[in-house]
Amino acid sequence: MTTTQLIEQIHKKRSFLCIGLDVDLNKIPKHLLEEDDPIFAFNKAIIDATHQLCVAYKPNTAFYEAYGLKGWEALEKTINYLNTNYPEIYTIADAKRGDIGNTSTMYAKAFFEDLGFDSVTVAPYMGKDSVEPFLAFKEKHTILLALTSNQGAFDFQTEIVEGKELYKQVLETSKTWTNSQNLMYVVGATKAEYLGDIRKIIPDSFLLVPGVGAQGGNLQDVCKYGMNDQVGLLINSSRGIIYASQNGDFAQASAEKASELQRQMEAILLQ
Ligand SMILES: O=C(O)c1cc(=O)[nH]c(=O)n1[C@@H]1O[C@H](COP(=O)(O)O)[C@@H](O)[C@H]1O
Repeated sequence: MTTTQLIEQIHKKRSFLCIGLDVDLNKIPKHLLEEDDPIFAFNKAIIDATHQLCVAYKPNTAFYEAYGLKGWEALEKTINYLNTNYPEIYTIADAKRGDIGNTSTMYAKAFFEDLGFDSVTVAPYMGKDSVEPFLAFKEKHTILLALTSNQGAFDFQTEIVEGKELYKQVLETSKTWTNSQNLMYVVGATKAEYLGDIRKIIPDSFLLVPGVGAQGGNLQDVCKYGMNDQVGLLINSSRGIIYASQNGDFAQASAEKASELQRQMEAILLQ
């Protein structure tokens, strides 16, 4: 999906919500464990109940890799289900990859070509030749970790390197890479006060913003400092939506949580 198509969907649905499909078998309703593929059964129910309220889904691959082959199959079924039934949905493989060039090309093939995701999250630590292989894919986005939501973001990302915070170096340098128009960036919702500075460096880029809900980030603050003329935000919530209930009504309960966020987003868009 192109950025223009994503923006169209945001305006159509009056939502820039991304729902994180971080499926933990210890947290899903017990009756689903009797299904052949409990992870996919859970995802399918959540997607069917929430797809009109969000523009994107983000399965974090760790939650699938942890269950071995069965987990990877559930990931494959989930992305196929989305691409077949809801092609208007933007999809993010949250895999946080990045390696030497030829290896990055294989990661990119895995997520863009084999699985068919629109985007993948990538760590910038190995630099230009580890990220450009992802950027070479047309109509696919590479979502680079810039300033993350966790406490450890202060270990390296905010350290001053040659007179500037490292995350600012990442933003500025990555803009010079080949096909940088295919970049988006991760900025944690818990770091909303940094968004003003970030927007000075990358005014037009889309930001994936995780950390509302379970991690305590504030939607209003993120929008105040991070929104641009094209909206420019995908705000993710995972646990806060998908684990709204552990009973038979779990899908409806997740839709109610998603709807709460969508209504707040709609109000902001209409301001
Ligand atoms: O890349 C991410 O999506 C990500 C970056 C970041 O800085 N912080 C962060 O929480 N995430 C991911 O976003 C999701 C947040 O989940 P919840 O805290 O349950 O909403 C998880 O899949 C995290 O791995």
